[in-house]
Amino acid sequence: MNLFLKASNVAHENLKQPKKFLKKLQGSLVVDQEYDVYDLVMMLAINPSDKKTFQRHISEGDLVIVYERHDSMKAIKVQDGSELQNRFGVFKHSDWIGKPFGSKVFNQKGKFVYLLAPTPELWTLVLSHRTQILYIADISFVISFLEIVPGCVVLESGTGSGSLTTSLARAVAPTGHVYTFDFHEPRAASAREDFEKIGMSQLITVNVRDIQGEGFPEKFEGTIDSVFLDLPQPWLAIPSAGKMLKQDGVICSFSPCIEQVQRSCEALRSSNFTDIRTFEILLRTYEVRGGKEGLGTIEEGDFVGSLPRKRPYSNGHSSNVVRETASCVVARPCSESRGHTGYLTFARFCLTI
Ligand SMILES: C[S@@+](CC[C@H](N)C(=O)[O-])C[C@H]1O[C@@H](n2cnc3c(N)ncnc32)[C@H](O)[C@@H]1O
Repeated sequence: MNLFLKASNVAHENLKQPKKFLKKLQGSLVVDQEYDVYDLVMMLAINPSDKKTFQRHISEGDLVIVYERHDSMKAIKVQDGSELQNRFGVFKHSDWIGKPFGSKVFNQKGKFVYLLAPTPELWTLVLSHRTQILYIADISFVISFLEIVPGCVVLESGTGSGSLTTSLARAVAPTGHVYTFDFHEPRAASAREDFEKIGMSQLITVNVRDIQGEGFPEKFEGTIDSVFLDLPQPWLAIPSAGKMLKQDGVICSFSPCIEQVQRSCEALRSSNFTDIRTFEILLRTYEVRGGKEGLGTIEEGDFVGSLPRKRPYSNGHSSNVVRETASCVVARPCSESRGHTGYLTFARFCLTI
């Protein structure tokens, strides 16, 4: 475990240059452990369960994220003979095969798209919404505060559209597992298909079960590192979640309303949970623009900066029109920024011995 944690600290850029990384590993603390170098690199791959993804070259049958811009992308299965038709024209899949993930590919009209590997972060943006889903601000906080590391065993309910599940799975990979439960059979089946499609099915088991009514299966008692609940009445599932957790295990419950949070906190207190804390994660994104063209009217709330040697505007008033200032940069909070999604309540399972 330590081995992986150390390695993951240097992970991402190394993925782009695996040969250089392997050299770096030799002679470092990391290699003289029980894993061989191939295992290590597999662990660091974006999707460690999928050797194809690690190869980083697109093959027939691969799922790619076709990226036009941050708010326009879709998942496509590559099939020789198929075409993608979008607002830029026609792109032949056959031109993509053999190219590394991350390639910018052009069509006959000279228009381009990017072909990206399906990471959990991108998958969340392209998956089909069968339910409300968790987004990346909540997801990243959940993974961090549930203290999930490779090898953890995690219970989740409900599965919903599986938006959180893929991030949980990547966090526990390569030796951990996510058991996810939803009482809606077709939804569970669609989630299973999705996890298969993105090559994560070895890390995730989808079960059909009424968790509020029946609780989690007894076979997991005392063996679970973390539990995540996104249920309409989570307080009904909390006593069972407590039984499943190892001592010092952590639970998180996501609820859109504060009344649900209050009831969950009461249930947590009476089920041997401590360190109960609730968070609301608000994400603010910015549109950053600059360049030779005029930038329009500066609005209240904008941050205006200048690049070296040139002043972006002359007299400091907040409604100047900025033109002919190659050096000016404006950062404006995006109007479509997501506001309230829900409350995240965390607690730790601690027994008096
Ligand atoms: C909001 S969705 C979960 C979304 C998920 N967190 C995601 O990011 O995609 C809630 C899910 O809980 C399921 N659910 C509701 N009551 C349940 C119960 N008693 N047992 C199991 N699943 C339940 C619903 O079918 C639904 O799919």
